[in-house]
Amino acid sequence: MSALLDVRDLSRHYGALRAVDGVSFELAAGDVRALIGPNGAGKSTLFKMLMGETRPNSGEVYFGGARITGLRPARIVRRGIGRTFQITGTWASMSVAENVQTACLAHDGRTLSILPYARHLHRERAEALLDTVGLADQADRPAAVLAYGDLKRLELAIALAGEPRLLLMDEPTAGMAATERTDLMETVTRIARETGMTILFTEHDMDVVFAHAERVMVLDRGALIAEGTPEEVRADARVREVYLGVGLDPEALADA
Ligand SMILES: Nc1ncnc2c1ncn2[C@@H]1O[C@H](COP(=O)(O)OP(=O)(O)OP(=O)(O)O)[C@@H](O)[C@H]1O
Repeated sequence: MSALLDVRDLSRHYGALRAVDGVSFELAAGDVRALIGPNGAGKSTLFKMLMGETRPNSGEVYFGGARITGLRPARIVRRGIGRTFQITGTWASMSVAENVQTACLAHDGRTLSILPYARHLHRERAEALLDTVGLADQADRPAAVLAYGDLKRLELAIALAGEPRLLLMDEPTAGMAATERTDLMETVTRIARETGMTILFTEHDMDVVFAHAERVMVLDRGALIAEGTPEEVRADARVREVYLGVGLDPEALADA
């Protein structure tokens, strides 16, 4: 089967700094892949290039067999790549359901300004998405009052409204309690399993990575230094060196 995402020799340099340096990998439909690496390894820069927010100096990105290198972000989103952010981008003054309805309208290419006249539009779709992420009972509450973990779920529902085939998640569990992390990642992996959506996520919590990723890629100083199952990556001498060197919990790599 051909790859859904095919990244070929992608590089982005800032002066002498090689933020991303000749990175190549493929993702197939339904893959759940983690991208890890110490601070400054190049994870965000790689995501930004995949979304069209940063232009690569060299290399190519193919999605669904078509070259998307250099396309603007909005066009890449329309091709089927979605993204969630470390900071939630919800509308505090709207209800939880309205936030998702707005995302559905945007996916339809309609303007947000019609929302006050169209509170019923996409209500059913929004409710289905909220059910998928476990927020059905919060639909009519203002987004402003949601607990942090629920905000991250709302953000996931908003991303799903765009019907992405590939969802890039930038530290999806940052700031969450341990049990909330597991719950959210179980929701994400269930959605991937049920819909065939592909997930690429960055994560600093090694417990989350080893419990929920099928495969893991490790970036260090812009270069991919390892790619494999959680067991393979955990046993990789270079990965251990990189992580032991920056003070991340070595226990997580040793025992997880
Ligand atoms: N616009 C920019 N101009 C100059 N340098 C940049 C720019 N964006 C990123 N960098 C540098 O590129 C390197 C990679 O940064 P990047 O944010 O991609 O790392 P990261 O792995 O996402 O880090 P973190 O885990 O801390 O988010 C860093 O050294 C960073 O300072």
